[in-house]
Amino acid sequence: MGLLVEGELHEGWLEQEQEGGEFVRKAQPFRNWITPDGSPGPTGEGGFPAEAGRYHLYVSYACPWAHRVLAVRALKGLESMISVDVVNPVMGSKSWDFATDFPGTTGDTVNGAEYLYENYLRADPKVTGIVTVPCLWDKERGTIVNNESADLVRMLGSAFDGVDARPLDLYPEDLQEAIEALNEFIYEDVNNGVYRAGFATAQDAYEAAWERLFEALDRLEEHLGEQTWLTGGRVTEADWRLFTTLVRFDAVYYSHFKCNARRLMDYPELWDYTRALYQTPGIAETVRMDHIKHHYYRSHPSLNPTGIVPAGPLLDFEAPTRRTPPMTET
Ligand SMILES: N[C@@H](CCC(=O)N[C@@H](CS)C(=O)NCC(=O)O)C(=O)O
Repeated sequence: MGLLVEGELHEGWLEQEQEGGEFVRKAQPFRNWITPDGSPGPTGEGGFPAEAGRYHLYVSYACPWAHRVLAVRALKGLESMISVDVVNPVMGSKSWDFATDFPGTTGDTVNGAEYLYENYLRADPKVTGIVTVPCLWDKERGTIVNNESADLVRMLGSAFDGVDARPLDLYPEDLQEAIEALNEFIYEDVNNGVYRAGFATAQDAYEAAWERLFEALDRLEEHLGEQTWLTGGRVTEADWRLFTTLVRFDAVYYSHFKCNARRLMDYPELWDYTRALYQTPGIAETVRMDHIKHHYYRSHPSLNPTGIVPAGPLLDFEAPTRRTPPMTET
């Protein structure tokens, strides 16, 4: 775990920064946007026009935030336009590294870095922030465009539409208000909720996070009993943002993060919904359970000192669903 403070690497930030036992996620330092013509986006500066082959994504298959971006890249058919490097899933004190001794890792094919933090320093030698994936690199300007997954999901959802991206709108105008409300609730209570439970270092902080998480999952179960997708009849970015937490739930969050009131499999709607999203063309390839399990169970020695990676649970994401997986309608 690496925190950069004015360009200096501080190792093990997670162990050091637990105020009141509550895990608090920090804002990201790079917030520029790729836009069709390079004009500035909602945050940051301009100068990043949509061009095939120019941008490069650093991800971990383990990370739910990076996973959302990989999912949108696949859904929008951007694989040949935006290249990807995959870090080693096991994170040490200097945060992510590019060792290639784990199947599916790539090394850093653009900058030849050993550690991801080196690229943060290439982008800004005086940067302050946690070294995180996902992280979008501009090969032309040699800098990081953005390292906030919520921005990247939104950006890749439309920036490349004039450069042959698949015409699929994940943020339709008439649903934007509903999507924003869902995103906020799901981020606070579910996406970040599992981390708040898992990284709590005080009993009351853990129990509060646990309660809030399962209240949210119960509410989503009820909601999905009434409609197919979160906003009704069509899949939006809100569904993909929820998916990456749900797909990790039984393998990791239930046990490693002690989110154990119910398994995902105990929620008939949420389990069906997760399988249907998994079965969307291009998505199964973005789900690497080996990276997911090895990352969580081996990167947090304070939670799992032996580093033993559980063999189970046995999860069948390919089992038939009541919902028709998106993009498979004939
Ligand atoms: N808000 C960021 C969060 C990204 C994030 O926390 N990624 C984790 C991996 S799941 C990370 O890289 N952590 C580095 C660390 O803990 O030191 C986003 O959504 O992009």
